[in-house]
Amino acid sequence: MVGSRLNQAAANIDADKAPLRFALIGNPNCGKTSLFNRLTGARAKVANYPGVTVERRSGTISGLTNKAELLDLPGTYSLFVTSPDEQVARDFILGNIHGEARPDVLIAVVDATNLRLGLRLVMELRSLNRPLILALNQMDAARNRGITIDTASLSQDIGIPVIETVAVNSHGVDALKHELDQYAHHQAGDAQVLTLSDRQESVEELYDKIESLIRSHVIQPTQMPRWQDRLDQVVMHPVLGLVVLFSILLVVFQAVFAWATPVADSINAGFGMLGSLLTHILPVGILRDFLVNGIIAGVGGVIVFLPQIVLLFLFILLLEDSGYLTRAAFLLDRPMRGLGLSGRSFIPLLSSFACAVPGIMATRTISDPRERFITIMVAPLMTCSARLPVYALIIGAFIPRETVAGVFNLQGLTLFVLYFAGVVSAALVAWVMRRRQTREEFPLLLELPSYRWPMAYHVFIGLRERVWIFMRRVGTIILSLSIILWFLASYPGAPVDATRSAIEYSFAGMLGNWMQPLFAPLGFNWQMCIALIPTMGAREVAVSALATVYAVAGGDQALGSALHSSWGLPVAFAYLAWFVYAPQCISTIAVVKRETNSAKSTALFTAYLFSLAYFAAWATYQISALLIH
Ligand SMILES: Nc1nc2c(ncn2[C@@H]2O[C@H](COP(=O)(O)OP(=O)(O)OP(=O)(O)O)[C@@H](O)[C@H]2O)c(=O)[nH]1
Ligand SMILES: [Mg+2]
Repeated sequence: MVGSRLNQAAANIDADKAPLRFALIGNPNCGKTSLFNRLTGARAKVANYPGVTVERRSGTISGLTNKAELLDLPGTYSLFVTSPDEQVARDFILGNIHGEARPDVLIAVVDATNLRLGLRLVMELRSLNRPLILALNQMDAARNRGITIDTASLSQDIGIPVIETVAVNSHGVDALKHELDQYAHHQAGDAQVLTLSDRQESVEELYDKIESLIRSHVIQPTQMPRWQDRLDQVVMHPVLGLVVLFSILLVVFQAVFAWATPVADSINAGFGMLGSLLTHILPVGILRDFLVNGIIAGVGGVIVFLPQIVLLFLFILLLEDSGYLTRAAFLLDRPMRGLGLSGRSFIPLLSSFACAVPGIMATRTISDPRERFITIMVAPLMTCSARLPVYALIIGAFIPRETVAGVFNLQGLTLFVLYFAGVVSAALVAWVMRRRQTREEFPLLLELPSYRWPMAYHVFIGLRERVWIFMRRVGTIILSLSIILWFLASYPGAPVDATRSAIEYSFAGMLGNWMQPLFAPLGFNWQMCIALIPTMGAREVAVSALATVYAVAGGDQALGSALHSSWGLPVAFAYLAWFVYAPQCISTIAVVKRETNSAKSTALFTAYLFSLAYFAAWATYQISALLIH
């Protein structure tokens, strides 16, 4: 009570002051962002692998007597940094960032199941002589593992407040807020300039100190739970582990096709009904044409693939939240080193399966510049979710719904092959680009999270985010590109004495016919060429563009059967091959430019991927035309 009245008084006095700034700092994956979300009510991305937050993020802490700002920083192991994102965290703490005030109070977040690494950073932070609070997070997991920590004596020993928290269920968050409130009026006073040379202890002294802290205040169980150890022996075994990984992925792709089809079919039927309804009630003319051939064919054609995207991400989120994905990163660390990459590239490459843009941004966690460059170059070869609608459309139209070897559905298998082709190509490209001379290797500093049941809440938040991203793309870029394309495909109209279909006289038709000779060796017709252009804005638009082009051309049949009757299998394969490689995405090219800061690298990136796409599509077309008659 007294405290809160004091704070009230402080609030009145400090009303015109800038808000107090708190910053969360801690090892990767210790739960900083979860805590940030709890304290501010935000919904930033949380994931069970390190390196999720690569840029700072700020918010207002709710429920304090004074307005206070909170910064969420990228994870860091030490103030003596090695990678660019660790640099960001350090610069923020030291106030080295231009135009950004130094945080007033540091909240060191430590994963209680990983005290050693966490305390190392805490001790470094402590030697800065700044207001510091320790949030001992993941206390639930620590308790489950039989770790007991005497927080009161630990706090006394290191001389800073220690608060136990469980960021996933708010436990201890109120206590933490209460502690933060105490700082609201102790802020001013220390204007000393901080430098890292303030650190007095040697590294050995530091480690000794940490060991003694752990000996005095922590009771550790002798080992990890038995079943987790056993599971890890299989899952991280160099051979068995790969078998497990491949089997999981195979099941995922099977399910994406098998389970999504019923929902996708009903969405499709819904749009079909809407289309024929409009065709019946509206008079023949431009409005009807625009709604049916422009909007419904274009946007509806893409939305149909939402169930597949949801399913794919559902699986990824489940794997991620269970703690499996971090193990996959470890498993792939060794094979990836042979390619000039490492387990560090795994996370950025994995995010590229959603979208290459955040994937390429996540390469900031890679400290070796050469490895980072290679990772950026190959990231778009991971099949992003924008390609899924294109693949699904063409597979649905050309690959029969058959079961092979009793269990595998052929469509799911084809999808798996396409994803696999991207990964294998990335491995080859990385292998070609890898540095010749061997250098000191940067150790992979991932912490293995313990296995746990995925939490419905996390999975729900993650899925909602993916659905929202997809629907926003549909409502903005895909809708606008569909409208533009419809216009280009409808005007100018055919002359009275037209001998060919109307669309061939339109702007789009002219463009398609003009491009076609360039793509003739790949088997592409002029309709496919038209679709390639708006696809630079978003790959899904290939679907709506084809839908619009074929709808405008007067087809009444479903898009799949229209493609089936006019393409032929070799052409379909060639088109798929093109999409495995082509950097058909301006946002990706822009982010490569931003992250490499080099026009030359960006040009190299674009040119090599387009060449690869052209060659792959050409070879696929020629070979399959020979094999299939
Ligand atoms: N059991 C348990 N899990 C937690 C707790 N806090 C966070 N987690 C989980 O730990 C994982 C990492 O959480 P994040 O908040 O993304 O961690 P971070 O420190 O921001 O990670 P980076 O941004 O990658 O450095 C997520 O799977 C969280 O759900 C906790 O108190 N208990
Ligand atoms: Mg984070």
